[in-house]
Amino acid sequence: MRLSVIGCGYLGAVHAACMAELGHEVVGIDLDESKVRSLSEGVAPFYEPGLPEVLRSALDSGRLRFSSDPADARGARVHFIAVGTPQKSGSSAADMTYVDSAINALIPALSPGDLVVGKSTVPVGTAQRLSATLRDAGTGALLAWNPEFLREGFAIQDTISPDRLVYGLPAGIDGETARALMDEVYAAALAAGTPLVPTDYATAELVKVSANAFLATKISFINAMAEIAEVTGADVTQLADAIGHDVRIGRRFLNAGVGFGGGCLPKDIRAFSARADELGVGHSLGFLKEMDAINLRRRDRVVALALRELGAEFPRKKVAALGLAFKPNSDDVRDSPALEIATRLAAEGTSVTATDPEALRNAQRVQPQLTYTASIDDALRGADLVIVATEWVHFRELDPVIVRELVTTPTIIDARNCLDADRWRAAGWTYIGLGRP
Ligand SMILES: NC(=O)C1=CN([C@@H]2O[C@H](COP(=O)(O)OP(=O)(O)OC[C@H]3O[C@@H](n4cnc5c(N)ncnc54)[C@H](O)[C@@H]3O)[C@@H](O)[C@H]2O)C=CC1
Ligand SMILES: O=C(O)[C@H]1O[C@H](OP(=O)(O)OP(=O)(O)OC[C@H]2O[C@@H](n3ccc(=O)[nH]c3=O)[C@H](O)[C@@H]2O)[C@H](O)[C@@H](O)[C@@H]1O
Repeated sequence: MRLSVIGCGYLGAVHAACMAELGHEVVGIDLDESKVRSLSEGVAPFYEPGLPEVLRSALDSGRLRFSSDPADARGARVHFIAVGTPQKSGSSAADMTYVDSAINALIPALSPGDLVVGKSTVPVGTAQRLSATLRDAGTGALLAWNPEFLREGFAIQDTISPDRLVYGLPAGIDGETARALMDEVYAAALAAGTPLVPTDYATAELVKVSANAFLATKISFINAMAEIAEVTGADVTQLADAIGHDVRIGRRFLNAGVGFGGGCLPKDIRAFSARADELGVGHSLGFLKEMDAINLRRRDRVVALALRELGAEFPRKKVAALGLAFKPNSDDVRDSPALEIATRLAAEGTSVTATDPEALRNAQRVQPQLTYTASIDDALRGADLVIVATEWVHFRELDPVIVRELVTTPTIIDARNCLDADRWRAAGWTYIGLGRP
């Protein structure tokens, strides 16, 4: 089937490449010409394990191409919308200008019988509004909403073999037509037994934001327990293991630390709350504001711990910041706790040297004033304090005995509780975890 994918960022580039790999003929469209150039040359414009290989293979097959001209969507039968929906500046709501302009630019390229499929994460009510836009423009095209649940770092696997597929469909016969096209797009996943939830627009939109709200709540819950552990001498990692043995609770997403960041969880819970306020049911999501606050307090906590450990001399002290990405296996620094902590400590006047296996370029772009190095050893050399804020395997596997030789003061804040505390202490380190004695 011929497909277009509008917006080729972390979501769209992966979706376009994977759909072509599955046998569809795909054109990926992005306004950013440098991204289009890079993708067309088979160079992934961001770090995502497995993407370069899938991109190369799909380009070589002749089934995948990229363009910066929305008119090139013409001829495709299904058009995926994968543009960004960031937080609006000065508000907690989602900025819908990219989605709206993508739809407006796509309209002239549509033919009757085409299907436009929204994948971007949007406020509930968006699909209804956009379907009216397509109708009023006389396109004869239908609209479906097909939220995306991929995780950065596992994006290829999550796209080819998703946990579930959700179709938000129009009512009646249009819904059946849209569903048949969607089934054709996702034939491989459906044949492999992927659970399918066909539903209405509003439910599909809400499934997406409620899934992210639930994940954010799980992380903030355990971080709230970390706050309690810090004043009682308890160990939040043991607590998480113990409650996680209950299969109704589950251990995943109960890793206490510096909390969630990235281009999705933080902005999605804020946009969800803002939308509930608009709908007059803000009270139903009041708890999400608390989840957000708990999350941000963890960043304050790490900055405060660092300043406490550095003492009054902190402006003359050197900090090694290990990690800049919002999580390992990604180069994404959007709302990254690790980058925020490094930036705040540098702004306090300490001398921070930051490193990350993949996120240096992105971090340099948004915080050019920080000192960066690609070498972990260079970051560590002469440090008075080491902070691990992204749990890359490169940092988890550091040998505390060897690292001790490099630093001036063997003190480490493990802001992701990802190190073996006993091993670091045995090597003579002052080890500080979050929510741990
Ligand atoms: N990053 C992720 O892991 C996931 C993201 N999402 C959602 O997917 C959407 C996209 O997210 P990301 O890919 O992370 O954002 P991104 O910022 O990496 O990519 C968005 C892309 O859209 C392009 N763009 C903007 N306006 C355009 C237009 N009118 N026409 C063509 N291209 C246009 C931009 O140049 C950019 O390359 C968001 O709504 C996000 O919440 C959903 C699930 C996973
Ligand atoms: O809507 C989205 O864009 C995506 O958002 C998240 O995916 P992602 O942002 O890639 O990353 P996660 O693995 O969910 O991690 C999010 C943040 O939570 C943090 N986290 C995660 C788990 C945990 O136990 N503790 C914790 O602090 C991570 O370090 C990271 O900063 C969801 O997991 C995806 O299902 C969803 O599609």
